[in-house]
Amino acid sequence: MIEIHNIHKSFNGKKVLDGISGVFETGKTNLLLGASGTGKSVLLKCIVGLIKPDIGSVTFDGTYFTNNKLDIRQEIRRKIGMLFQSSALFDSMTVEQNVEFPLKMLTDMRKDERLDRVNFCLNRVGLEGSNTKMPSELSGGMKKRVGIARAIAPNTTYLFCDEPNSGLDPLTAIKIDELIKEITEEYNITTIVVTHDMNSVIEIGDKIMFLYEGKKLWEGTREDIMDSNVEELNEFIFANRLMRDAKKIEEEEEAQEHRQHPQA
Ligand SMILES: Nc1ncnc2c1ncn2[C@@H]1O[C@H](COP(=O)(O)OP(=O)(O)OP(=O)(O)O)[C@@H](O)[C@H]1O
Repeated sequence: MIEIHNIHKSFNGKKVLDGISGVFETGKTNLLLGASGTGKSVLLKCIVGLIKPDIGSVTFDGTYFTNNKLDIRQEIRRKIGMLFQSSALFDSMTVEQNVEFPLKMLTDMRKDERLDRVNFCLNRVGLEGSNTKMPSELSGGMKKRVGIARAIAPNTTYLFCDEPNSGLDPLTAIKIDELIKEITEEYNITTIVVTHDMNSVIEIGDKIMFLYEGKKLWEGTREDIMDSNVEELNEFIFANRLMRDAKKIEEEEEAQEHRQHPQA
């Protein structure tokens, strides 16, 4: 479980995060949702320690991270896997070398153990036998899969994904979302996904935190997001025509149910 408490961050006097607190649960896909420029990526960077918050703190499974001693922060960092928007694979390395990289950096595994682990992870993301391929030979969806394999290779406890399905076609995007959710549940990882994609909300949003102009305006599950009465969230959700149609159908069904069973 990751807890954040009262995170504030400004750049050159401009407030980007304005006192955000919350809990990201273990074994769940926690979404940071919001429009462009609302501070999602800055919050993610504050959580992983790439940006230092001006005020506020982050704890990982009860261990204080922000401002703690370097060795404790390093210990936590070793348990963090990151999946970047661009996949950020090393272009000059094969798929196998990319996935092996964090094992070389972060563990004292022998070569044969590392290769076993690489093959296990590639198998898990559906890329068995792709070891010798170069990133330039891969589709966007395959690159994300390699990125996921690399992120989970060192038995990751915490997984952070920054817009994992950006640049993918809708079907591949859903598959990548599903893979992230499956892996989160299977290995009991605490996963945080930054997104502004309503499809991701519906597919994988176990827990959603909605950010607006640097503040947390709403949090809840994908089951209750459609019934929120937060105006800014509703504007965000129903900017998407499909979501408006889905809401209309739901309301019509409820009205019909009420006509048939007025006492219910
Ligand atoms: N290092 C920085 N220096 C100055 N301003 C920054 C820095 N990083 C982010 N910002 C500003 O903080 C604000 C929030 O940026 P952030 O990248 O967190 O938005 P976001 O919600 O992730 O948006 P998007 O969905 O477009 O990625 C933006 O106005 C951005 O310009």
